[in-house]
Amino acid sequence: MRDQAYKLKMLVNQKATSRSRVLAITSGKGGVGKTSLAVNLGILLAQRGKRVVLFDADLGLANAEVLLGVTPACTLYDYLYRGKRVEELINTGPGGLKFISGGSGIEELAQLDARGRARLLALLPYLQEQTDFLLVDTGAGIAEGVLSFVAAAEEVLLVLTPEPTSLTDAYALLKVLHRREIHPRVFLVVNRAGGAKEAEQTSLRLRAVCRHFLGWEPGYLGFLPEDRGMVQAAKEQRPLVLRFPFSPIVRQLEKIADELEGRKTSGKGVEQFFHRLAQLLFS
Ligand SMILES: Nc1ncnc2c1ncn2[C@@H]1O[C@H](COP(=O)(O)OP(=O)(O)OP(=O)(O)O)[C@@H](O)[C@H]1O
Repeated sequence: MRDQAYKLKMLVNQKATSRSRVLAITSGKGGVGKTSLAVNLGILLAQRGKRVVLFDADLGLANAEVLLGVTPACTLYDYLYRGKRVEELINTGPGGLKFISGGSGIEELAQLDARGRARLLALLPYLQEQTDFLLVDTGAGIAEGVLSFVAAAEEVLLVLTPEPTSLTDAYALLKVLHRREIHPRVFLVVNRAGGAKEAEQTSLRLRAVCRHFLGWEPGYLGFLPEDRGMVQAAKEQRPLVLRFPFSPIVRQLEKIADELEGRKTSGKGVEQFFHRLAQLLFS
């Protein structure tokens, strides 16, 4: 373990000039649009010339590849255990979005042997050099497998809908993070909103509860309206931003991308992510 920590530190120091960011995209409740946001935001950022890698770390169904309409040639499991190279692990999807399919490799992460750990850490230099944004699509809820990714990321987009159950589950996630003294920068994205007003009210409600009970509150990043195009695009397995590029929902995605690009970060997102993930998983 000490050896690995040392190696990691060396890798981090070698690449101290990189400007990578890691955004975990998560939710308290399943099915609220986390993957739809991750895929479409990823493609938008890629269209703006950013080097984006989407890491599908959802233990459940591999939804990102379904939405992208791509069958990955290689998954994290193949990389960790079947000797595949990093270049093979990074699949290329539509719109210039690169992605890593976690597959069953995600389940293995907590039990990695020394070789597996070394393989995981060997991803760091590649991602540091080749990535402006690493988007991590986590599972939903407060299971350990989800929390590790959320806790390791510098920035977190918490997706919720105006439904009361989504709000309470989002609060449950924030409460767990707060209790464990895990403090990434959390921003709310309200999906499937009737409009800007409903989205703002939803976010205000959750933020007020957090302020009252936790003495801390997340920020608000933006909203996506309810849009049938999202369902249509999913059916056709073509990402919404490519299928309906001029729709109102894409305008809102653009605003979210603008907001994100305008925010200052440490620029060490990928290093920190690997460092914290290794601590959480291996210590
Ligand atoms: N703004 C929207 N308008 C209409 N439908 C939407 C919208 N956002 C997502 N959906 C639909 O909701 C469903 C769930 O979306 P998605 O798979 O992105 O959710 P998720 O939170 O990633 O789910 P999981 O918890 O299973 O990973 C999909 O059918 C998607 O097309």
